[in-house]
Amino acid sequence: MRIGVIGGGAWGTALAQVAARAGLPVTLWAREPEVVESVNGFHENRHFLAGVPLSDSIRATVDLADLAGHDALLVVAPAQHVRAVLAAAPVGCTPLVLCAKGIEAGTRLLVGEVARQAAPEAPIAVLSGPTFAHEVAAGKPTAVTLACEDEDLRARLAERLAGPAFRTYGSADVTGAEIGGAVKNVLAIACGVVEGAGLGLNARAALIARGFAEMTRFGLARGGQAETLTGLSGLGDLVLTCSSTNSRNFSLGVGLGQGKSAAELLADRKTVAEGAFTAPVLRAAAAEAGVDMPVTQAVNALLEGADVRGVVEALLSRPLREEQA
Ligand SMILES: NC(=O)c1ccc[n+]([C@@H]2O[C@H](COP(=O)([O-])OP(=O)(O)OC[C@H]3O[C@@H](n4cnc5c(N)ncnc54)[C@H](O)[C@@H]3O)[C@@H](O)[C@H]2O)c1
Ligand SMILES: O=P(O)(O)OC[C@H](O)CO
Repeated sequence: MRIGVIGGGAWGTALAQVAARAGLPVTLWAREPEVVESVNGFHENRHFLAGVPLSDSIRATVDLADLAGHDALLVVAPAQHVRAVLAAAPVGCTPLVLCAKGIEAGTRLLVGEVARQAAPEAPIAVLSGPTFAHEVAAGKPTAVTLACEDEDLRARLAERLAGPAFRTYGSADVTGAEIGGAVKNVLAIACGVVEGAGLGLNARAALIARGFAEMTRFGLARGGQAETLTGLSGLGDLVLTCSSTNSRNFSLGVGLGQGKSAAELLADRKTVAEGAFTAPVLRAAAAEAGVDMPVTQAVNALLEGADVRGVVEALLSRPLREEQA
């Protein structure tokens, strides 16, 4: 099985290394010529994943046409760019494994739904879970959800991408897997705010639990399954991303909690904090679906410049409610 990877950021590079470790030849498409030079010349992505030696069976390219004839394509461009790269890539009926976490602005579509529009003949799978790229690339133990409706393809991909330290758990619930990954990025910003504003560990635990309730309400409304949301791609990834400044989303929240503006924090950023793009789309999608998402609303208010103290007071002073309502 020849694997193509679309996107030479930290995660695309780490996944290229996963595939190479599994013994598969890999072509890695990056839009930056300097990334291609670094991977081909030094077997390292010095721009997005510095310090991690890469397999010499990974060949990088700036030309999307070089992805023709592969057996599967891992799609690891940021969510807002997936449509454009798929439109330009030679996809045809090659299976796509979607690895970006987000919701497209404007259309409010999950990445899998975008891919179905952009590449209607391609079978779709989703790879998601608690996966800091540096840890995966370094070979530290990691487990992911590999979701695909086609049982045979799911089993084939799960088996070929797995390795001694990279466990793939199959699921037929593509929507549930995607919603966990998209929503947790917004909730991680909220947890970062708690850290940055010094609101304490009780507050962070409460936010994870109530945030998970939000994720579940939205996920069920969009057709995801509860078991997926409590799994690696939902609760698992939420806990990881809400716990560490290794997360770009959590770090963005820390800055907001310290009183910095989103514009200041996002200016000239080379790496992606998907939650900042997902938050407004998620708020709109939740309103459309009639789902109450107060933490998501609070994150949006903070991204739009609201004062941290006022937003926290507003969250805490909402009418009391039943926990399971
Ligand atoms: N880094 C992680 O640990 C990790 C883990 C799991 C999932 N993800 C997800 O993977 C996706 C990619 O994140 P990453 O961490 O690899 O990126 P990154 O932050 O390391 O790098 C940014 C990426 O965005 C790309 N990019 C910027 N503008 C673009 C454009 N106009 N068109 C196409 N690509 C463009 C860059 O080429 C680069 O590949 C995101 O959805 C992210 O949530 C990341
Ligand atoms: O750095 P973040 O916040 O984009 O999180 C990376 C991964 O999604 C964690 O699973």
